[in-house]
Amino acid sequence: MLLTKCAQNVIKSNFQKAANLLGGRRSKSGLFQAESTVESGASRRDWGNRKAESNSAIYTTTTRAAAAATGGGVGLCRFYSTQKQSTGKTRKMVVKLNEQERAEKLQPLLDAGWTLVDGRDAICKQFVLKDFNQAFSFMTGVALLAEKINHHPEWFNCYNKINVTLSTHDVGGLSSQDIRMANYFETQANLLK
Ligand SMILES: C[C@H](O)[C@H](O)[C@H]1CNC2=NC(N)=NC(=O)C2=N1
Repeated sequence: MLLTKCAQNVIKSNFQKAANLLGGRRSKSGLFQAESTVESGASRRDWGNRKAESNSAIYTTTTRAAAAATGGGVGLCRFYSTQKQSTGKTRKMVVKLNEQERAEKLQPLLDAGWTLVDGRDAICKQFVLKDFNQAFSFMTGVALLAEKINHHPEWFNCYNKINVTLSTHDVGGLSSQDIRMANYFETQANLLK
């Protein structure tokens, strides 16, 4: 359907008004983007200084139609919603554990031998397995879970020992993901006893 130049201008100006209402700002690429409040998990090497950037967008049918009508995207409003990771996975939004969750969910792990890391909101534990073979297969099992839930341990393996540290870099501290992973470590280790 060919839109007359006049119709295109009407859509474009209405779209511009809508984008302004949304508090959008024109990015250098000419695309409108709402202020991003999602902090993305930057690449592993600079997790310490995450940048407030988002790399995902949901285009509503309205904006898509408007974009099509105005020649493919100029002025297209980008709505930031979930965090699309560089891996293409959309990571479930996690938040740091609150005090009640720490009492209810973290304490049992501390009772099971996990300890708080000095200077970090993180927990750690050393697992001692029978030999390297058992240690590595143990790590392989955990690695599969890590990929499945998109949450990865910091670990060091030396022969039959595995030193594990858990924290959620995207939020700078402990989250439910760490609780889930620590409980998995415990379950798997108990199976070997
Ligand atoms: C890009 C990737 O999906 C994210 O960085 C994920 C990967 N695994 C992760 N693992 C941990 N421990 N913390 C994170 O914040 C995290 N974020």
